[in-house]
Amino acid sequence: MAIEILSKTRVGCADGGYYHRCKHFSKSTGTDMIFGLYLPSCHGSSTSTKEQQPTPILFWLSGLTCDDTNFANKAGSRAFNRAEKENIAIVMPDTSPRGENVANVDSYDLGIGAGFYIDATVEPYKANYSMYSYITKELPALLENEFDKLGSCGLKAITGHSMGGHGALTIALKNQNEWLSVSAFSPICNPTKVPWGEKAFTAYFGSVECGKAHDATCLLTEPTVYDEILIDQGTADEFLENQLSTDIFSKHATKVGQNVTINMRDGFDHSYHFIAAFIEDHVQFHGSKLRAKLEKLQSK
Ligand SMILES: N[C@@H](CCC(=O)N[C@@H](CS)C(=O)NCC(=O)O)C(=O)O
Repeated sequence: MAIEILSKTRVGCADGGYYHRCKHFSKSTGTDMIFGLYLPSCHGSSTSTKEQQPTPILFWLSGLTCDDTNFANKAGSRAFNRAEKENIAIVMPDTSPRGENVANVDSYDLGIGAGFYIDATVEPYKANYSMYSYITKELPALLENEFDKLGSCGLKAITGHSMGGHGALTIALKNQNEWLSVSAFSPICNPTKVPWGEKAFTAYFGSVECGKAHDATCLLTEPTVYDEILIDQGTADEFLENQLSTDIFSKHATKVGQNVTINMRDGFDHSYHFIAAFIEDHVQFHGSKLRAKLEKLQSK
């Protein structure tokens, strides 16, 4: 097996699924990577008459300063309980490569913990910072191969928080044949126009201009395959005004004819308390679409 299971524990309820932490060598980043994985109890259980169908999967992309554990520890029980009801898995990748030889700076918004879900093109980041390839190609293939076709047949959805919300939106917009649905919590909607994105794109690409290829507002030029993009945003978010550009994205979506639901949640900030409060809605949002697609596949 290309994956080492570091830990595996039952979570949620007596007959629920299992939360794993998995380690593997990544060709994309040139480093070991660790990801979290919730597998619902239905995963791998065979149906007697038909060929085993893949379990659908929701990708969760975390934000700045996070690793593979923040989501599981701070929003996990609610997310996993809902995923169990929806019969879907959740994968929680790390936010960057890590290790002694990985380029880094003493800053929470660049380098380790701040991979921005792009493939860096300039030194010193180019060697390892390939989170875009990792999330879009390597990790889905690994999950399919190592976990009974997990997420195959287009049974993949994507969501995330802040930098991870930016990752979810941009990855879904750039790969519309690969993902069934997309949502985000407090996403960085227009990174080329705000300090977090300007700093990251200058370091990783050598210019903010190059970052337009990874900017959700720039990428949204026409209605997409997604009938609805779901966004939740706290009104008391300390980063709302200077970093997130929710209103710009919303107006832009209306202009190009893309349906976006933006729930402004009164009093919530940028923390995982906010995510925990609404994660079940997002898991259900994706779960209903993933299950509908699975039913369609099964009826063929
Ligand atoms: N005040 C934060 C700024 C970064 C931040 O708010 N990170 C968000 C994502 S952009 C987060 O989820 N942090 C980890 C956590 O709350 O567990 C810090 O310096 O740690």
